Amino acid sequence: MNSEIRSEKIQQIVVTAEQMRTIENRIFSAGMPVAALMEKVALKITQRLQKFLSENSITSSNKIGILVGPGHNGGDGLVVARELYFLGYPIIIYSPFSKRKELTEAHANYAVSLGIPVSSNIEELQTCDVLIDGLFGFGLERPIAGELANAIDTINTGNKWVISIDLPSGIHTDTGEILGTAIRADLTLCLGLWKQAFLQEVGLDYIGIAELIDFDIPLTDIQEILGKSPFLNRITSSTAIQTLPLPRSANSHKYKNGHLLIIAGSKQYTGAAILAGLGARASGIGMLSIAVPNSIKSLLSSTLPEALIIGCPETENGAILKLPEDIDLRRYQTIACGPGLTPEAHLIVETILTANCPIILDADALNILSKLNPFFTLSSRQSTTIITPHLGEFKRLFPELIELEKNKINLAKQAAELTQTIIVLKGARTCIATPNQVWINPDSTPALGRGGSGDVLTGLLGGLLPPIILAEKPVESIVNSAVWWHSQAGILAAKERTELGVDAYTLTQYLIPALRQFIKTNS
Ligand SMILES: NC(=O)C1=CN([C@@H]2O[C@H](COP(=O)(O)OP(=O)(O)OC[C@H]3O[C@@H](n4cnc5c(N)ncnc54)[C@H](O)[C@@H]3O)[C@@H](O)[C@H]2O)[C@@H](O)CC1
Ligand SMILES: [K+]
Repeated sequence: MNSEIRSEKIQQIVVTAEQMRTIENRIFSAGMPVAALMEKVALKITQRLQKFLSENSITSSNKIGILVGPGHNGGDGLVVARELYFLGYPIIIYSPFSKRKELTEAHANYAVSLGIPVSSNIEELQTCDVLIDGLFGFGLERPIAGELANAIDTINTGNKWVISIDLPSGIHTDTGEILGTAIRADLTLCLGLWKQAFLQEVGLDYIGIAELIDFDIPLTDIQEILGKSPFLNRITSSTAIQTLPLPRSANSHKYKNGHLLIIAGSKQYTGAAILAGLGARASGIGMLSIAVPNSIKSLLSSTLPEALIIGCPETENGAILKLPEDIDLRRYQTIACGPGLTPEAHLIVETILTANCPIILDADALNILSKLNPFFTLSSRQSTTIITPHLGEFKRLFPELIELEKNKINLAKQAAELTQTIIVLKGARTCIATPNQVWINPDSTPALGRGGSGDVLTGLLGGLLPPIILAEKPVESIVNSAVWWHSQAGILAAKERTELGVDAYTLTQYLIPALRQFIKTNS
């Protein structure tokens, strides 16, 4: 198989510790010697480390400390120690364990025979500039305690580069939770297949930059364990781009690209309607209508001249009271409703819930929905419903679920199953759950944690849906694309303007430049 195609497939896969162990055992039973695999993996880790060291101007005058645990994560650490030693780096090994697995023990003995110092006192690593963490990988089975926990806390307060092998030691492989304490890495080299911890939010501050080291696990072995259509998947750039309505057909026209109705804004939150409109603008939507309270109609018209602005009767406080009598909802392939509505706009949300076309509910529409028996209301809808809550909104919608389940991935999946909707549970690792599958967006930036950022996503997603619906394609994958695109815009904006410089308006201006990075054009 072409290595690009393999890499693409591998990047989508996510495993638990148990699945990883089962896959690993299949390889060993098929004849691959354990020691040979460890050697191969550790050599790949060493190659990546050499690049890291040279990028950070670390030379053979800098000392490298290797933290070695009792299992095969420690074994990987020892092979890396040996290779870096032969490359000329001064090495010291920290390993406060009296018992080690056989293969790890053999590598430890060889390191000692080479004259590499081994210590069980963390203070002796004070003179190191870089630490390689091979304490525990997916075999961590209980909280780290005692002297070892103190040593990890000492490492975390030091000012050294820390690179973790497979997982930062102390992180639960599946939930990402911190068991006792954990290494705070600058870079984590995940081995073979992405572990679930990398897609959870709890451990993100410990993982640092995450990279996958592929060591050629046969795809057939993976498929045998995970099945053809795994439950949990990572969104990748190429899967996200494939679904975008690009390239456009040469005889494209505005009605082929669909008509989106956004219902948003109030006198109090005018900007929400503008931001959703600008998000939709970047999607390439054929026709855009935006329903807002009458009093802000002219402002919207001047900001978004291409959109049809529908002025609605409003409440005393300037929230939308209802849609104009003459509006025909059958004209739209999608309705996106919610940003900036305020809770007073409940009548309009009730109306939209009865619409026959796909709808997206966000922000205030979700808060209004939370008072309308969400399980019953959502599961009774005939057409597609997409809801885009952050965790706070999710809690208001489904308090019963939150009491039973902490894991965000399972929460989203259960809500999707019970309501038969597409749930976009937003956060640092946004989860898109349908009743059958969960997709996670693995790359994002804390720069997006600002008011208005979600309004942009609602507009963007709203604009991407109509052409997909007109083409009668499944909508789930375009939801992944919208989430991916939105975060890529945030990443690019943060790169150019720092993480503090990505207000929601700026974000809208980065949507097209972000996409351009990935799209091959003829010009
Ligand atoms: N998946 C694969 O195919 C490969 C895995 N390799 C490495 O092997 C690792 C898994 O190896 P292991 O299964 O030996 O597991 P680990 O090396 O993660 O650790 C298991 C060892 O740690 C001990 N332990 C667990 N929790 C502890 C705690 N809180 N305090 C003290 N001791 C504790 C266990 O008793 C056991 O001895 C992977 O993370 C990876 O680094 C690679 O060598 C090669 C390929
Ligand atoms: K580790």
